[in-house]
Amino acid sequence: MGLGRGAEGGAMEEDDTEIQRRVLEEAFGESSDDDGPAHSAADPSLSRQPIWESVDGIKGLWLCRDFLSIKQQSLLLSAIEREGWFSDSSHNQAMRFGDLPEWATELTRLVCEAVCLGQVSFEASRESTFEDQDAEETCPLPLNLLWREPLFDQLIANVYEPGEGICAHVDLMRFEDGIAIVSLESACVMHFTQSKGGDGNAELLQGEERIPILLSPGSLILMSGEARYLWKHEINRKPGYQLWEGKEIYQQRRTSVTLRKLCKSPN
Ligand SMILES: O=C(O)CCC(=O)C(=O)O
Ligand SMILES: [Fe+2]
Repeated sequence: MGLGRGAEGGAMEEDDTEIQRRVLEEAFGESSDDDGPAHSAADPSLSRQPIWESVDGIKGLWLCRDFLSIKQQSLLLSAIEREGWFSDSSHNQAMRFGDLPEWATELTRLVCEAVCLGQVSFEASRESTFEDQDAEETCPLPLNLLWREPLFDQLIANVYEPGEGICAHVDLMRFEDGIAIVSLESACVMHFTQSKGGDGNAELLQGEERIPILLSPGSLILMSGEARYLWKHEINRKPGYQLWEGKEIYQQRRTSVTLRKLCKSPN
């Protein structure tokens, strides 16, 4: 189930800059220098207000199902493909630190806007009223994280072939709080289990809660606080494991982009 995910891709090709810019304009409807609204007239489906769902039982875990339109998803995939990270099929992971590719900076801006402009939807089962809930329960990302500069400075792109996944883990402590994962192509179920010391052991302890989240293409999840530090997340795509509402999910290739912020070094 665990993949050898650690390959470092090469630097972005210089002559791709123009293509990248065009792809970005098409993907997101405006140049990345523009401070205008992310949800552009170039794609009317984007004028919808993003809806954020909190995940019952996991504080700090938020899901935005329709974060990217179909068009944005395919153009984001094109931008990733143009990086050439996965042209060799033996590579299934690429990481970038510091200055991110333009498309990732644009994606970061869209995350920020989705948090600012999105509407929070509470499950009917929740009993507390909006007034009863503290900021952690009403904002998909705490404001101190949302306004940090940069919001993210590290990305991992992962490609999963059918049957491949990632073992239960808490992301490394070298990364700050506030992690975003964008899903593309095939849907998958990500399971969250409470971390008992964050040792990466995927065995289910007796009585341990195991909460499934469906990551559909174009969705975004944000993890902060308890979701980031006290819960492990995993994807098991072996046959028989990708069950959602009692049905096995048809698996194709899945690509994900994880955005994080490195902790400042102690020096
Ligand atoms: O691919 C995903 O959705 C999750 C990736 C992940 O958890 C990680 O790289 O730490
Ligand atoms: Fe992770």
